[in-house]
Amino acid sequence: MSATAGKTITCKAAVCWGAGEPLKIEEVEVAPPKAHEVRIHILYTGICHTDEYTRSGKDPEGIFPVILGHEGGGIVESVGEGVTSVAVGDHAIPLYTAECGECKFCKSGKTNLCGKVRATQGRGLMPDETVRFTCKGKPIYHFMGTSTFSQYTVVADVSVVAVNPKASLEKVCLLGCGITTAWGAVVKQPGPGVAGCTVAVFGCGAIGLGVINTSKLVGASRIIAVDTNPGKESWAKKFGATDFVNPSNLQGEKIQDYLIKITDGGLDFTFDCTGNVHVMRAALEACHKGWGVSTIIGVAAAGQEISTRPFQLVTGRTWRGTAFGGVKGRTELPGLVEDYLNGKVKIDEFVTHRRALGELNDGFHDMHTGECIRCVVNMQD
Ligand SMILES: NC(=O)C1=CN([C@@H]2O[C@H](COP(=O)(O)OP(=O)(O)OC[C@H]3O[C@@H](n4cnc5c(N)ncnc54)[C@H](OP(=O)(O)O)[C@@H]3O)[C@@H](O)[C@H]2O)C=CC1
Ligand SMILES: N[C@@H](CCC(=O)N[C@@H](CSC=O)C(=O)NCC(=O)O)C(=O)O
Ligand SMILES: [Zn+2]
Ligand SMILES: [Zn+2]
Repeated sequence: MSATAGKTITCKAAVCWGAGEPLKIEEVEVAPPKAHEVRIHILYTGICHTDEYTRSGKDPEGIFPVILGHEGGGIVESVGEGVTSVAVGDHAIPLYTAECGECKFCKSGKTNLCGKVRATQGRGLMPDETVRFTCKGKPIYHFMGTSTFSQYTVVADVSVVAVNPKASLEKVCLLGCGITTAWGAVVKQPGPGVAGCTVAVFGCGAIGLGVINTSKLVGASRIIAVDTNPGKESWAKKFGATDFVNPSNLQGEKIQDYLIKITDGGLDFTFDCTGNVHVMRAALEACHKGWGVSTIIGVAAAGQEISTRPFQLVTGRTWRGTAFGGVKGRTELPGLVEDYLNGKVKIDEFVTHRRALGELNDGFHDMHTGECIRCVVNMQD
């Protein structure tokens, strides 16, 4: 048992006090875990565009003040009553997509979306409808059930998985969201899968590059990367793209028309990794008539809607989406960590920036420069 078990811990965290405001490094109090909860000492966290989406105020579920962050890695400090799946000292990754194994969703075998804690998670609360964070006497909301921008966080036991301690938490924290999402979006594609097929990936950030890389890994025959940022061409090629297209250079021709032209009728699989609803439409319409499948990964802001001519679907294209790549975190993340240790899954190559906790706002700025694939924050600095 750790010396801090059962006690409130005072530590540093980045608090977002209101929509659109920068994060403020504050001293926060983190209450001990209650039954079926786990307190984790967070050592590293990535910054994902979804953190920025919520910080900016575009997320309809955004609730403030809040401690953001959902791509973390740390060590279990203490556990509440009834916790059996992780133990003090385990290296752990918090999961924004819980896996209880017992709910209708988990038992369906059809989805990774678990129903056990989603409702309270979406309201910034722990499953008992209270919070574990306070700052300056005020309650602070949790985010995505993880809040990894705090040196200590409390999560539900269904929202955490222990992983091999041989893997550096500085790297495998990124399996908490981006890399896993991209991997799953390709590997868990229903039907015969992506092997031997043609693929177009719209948006070459961490998610798009992960999709490109996994498509190469599973043997896609042609992988066309599409991005408006010319700087992304070398990145896309490094991760396995066979072609790069910048839609801004098409002199008015629609990207979907261009792709259909150069692929003899369209792609077998396309992926939106931008969160832009117009790009989502282009990605769907770039699919081959009769069988093309387009997957939405990007998160679009509140009020945004997708549209296309229904004829696009009538004529055999499929529009689908995926959260956390369809991956069941508690069951599958330990295997992905092993794949990383065995060199089958790339992680190191995604890390372009490193920041200290006190520089978290700079990390958000890095993301906007278009040069940052992933920034990893050392929570101890
Ligand atoms: N479904 C899920 O479970 C998850 C979803 N996400 C979402 O996935 C999306 C991508 O994340 P991430 O890779 O980190 O984001 P990035 O912003 O790093 O990558 C997006 C890329 O798309 C480019 N882009 C912007 N507009 C266009 C356009 N019109 N056509 C082609 N490319 C364009 C951007 O260029 P530039 O840099 O110049 O803007 C950038 O290179 C986000 O919306 C994020 O919230 C993330 C994790 C999990
Ligand atoms: N709160 C947003 C929804 C944001 C969203 O779609 N989140 C993804 C993960 S994005 C990770 O970086 C997700 O898992 N969605 C499934 C879910 O249950 O939230 C909104 O309301 O628009
Ligand atoms: Zn994310
Ligand atoms: Zn469940």
